[in-house]
Amino acid sequence: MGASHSAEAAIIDGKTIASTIRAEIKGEVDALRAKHGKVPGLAVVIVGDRKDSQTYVRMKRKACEEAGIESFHAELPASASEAEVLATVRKFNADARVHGILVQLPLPKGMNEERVLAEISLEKDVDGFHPENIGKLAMKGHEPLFAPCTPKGCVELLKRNGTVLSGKNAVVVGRSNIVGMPAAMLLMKEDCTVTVVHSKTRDPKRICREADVIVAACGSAEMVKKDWVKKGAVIIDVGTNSVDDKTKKAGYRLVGDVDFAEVKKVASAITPVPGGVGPMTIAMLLSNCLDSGKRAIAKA
Ligand SMILES: Nc1nc(=O)c2c([nH]1)NC[C@@H]1CN(c3ccc(C(=O)N[C@@H](CCC(=O)O)C(=O)O)cc3)C=[N+]21
Repeated sequence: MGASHSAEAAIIDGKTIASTIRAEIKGEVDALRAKHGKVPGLAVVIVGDRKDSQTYVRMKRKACEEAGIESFHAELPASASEAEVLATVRKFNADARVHGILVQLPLPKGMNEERVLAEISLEKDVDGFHPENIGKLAMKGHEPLFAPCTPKGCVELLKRNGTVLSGKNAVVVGRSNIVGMPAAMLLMKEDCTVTVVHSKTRDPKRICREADVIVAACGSAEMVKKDWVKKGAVIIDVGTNSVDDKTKKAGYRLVGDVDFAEVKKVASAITPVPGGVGPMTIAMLLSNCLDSGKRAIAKA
């Protein structure tokens, strides 16, 4: 801890933090089972055979299993019609054992994602993508039933890292419905001064250099460079970009939206990819399922 020369950033270990959270969730699931003889259930709908989607879905199922959350699964071929997907969602809406429904995105081309997601009943929208949940996220005095998992995971990482958020300048890079925009809303709820930079922003580097906290969610490999980052800033990297790498067994490796090797020389703390936000997304999904299960089981 020599204060005289600058150390490299602390690595925020999302994998370990996520596994702590999953153990906490398992404890609560066990308590529900003991008290009510019921556990939360998550239904995952996957359409088509994208390899990355199958990997994520496999990880979600395994995480559910370990936490004692019952998992349901519907796999439809890429040729399935939108009507079939809607019917699958309705079936899970009506199933009392299911407390959360996740339709894995992206859906095959030609399918209307908005329409499919809008079919998920509000009480089971554990992804937090329903317009009413997003709307409440944006409003003072309102709490959504569910906050979207990835942004919630980012804030949880910051909190468990001990980063004080109130009054800090937070810059979110990217404005997607599922990460950038809701991340900005959540950070505002934590009393950050939030700026969102996006593809049309003039001089994003200048704006990022003012940030105490950067959430990088632009989907562009290693876009956030060392000279975008103020000394001592805390960096949350949401990116999962695969880049070809013949030296790897899989033929590719994952890199974030941040130039990790360089940025860690100036930041005070940074999340790695993999092992940062990704595992937290899954932990927050389980957390949302648990909350949903608790609400429904207490009512029953
Ligand atoms: N309805 C819906 N909800 C989602 O939450 C959703 C989705 N669709 N579509 C795709 C994205 C992506 N996503 C990830 C989840 C976990 C990791 C994760 O755990 N990644 C590991 C590495 C995994 C690997 O090695 O491939 C890590 O970062 O350490 C990454 C990405 C959820 N998504």
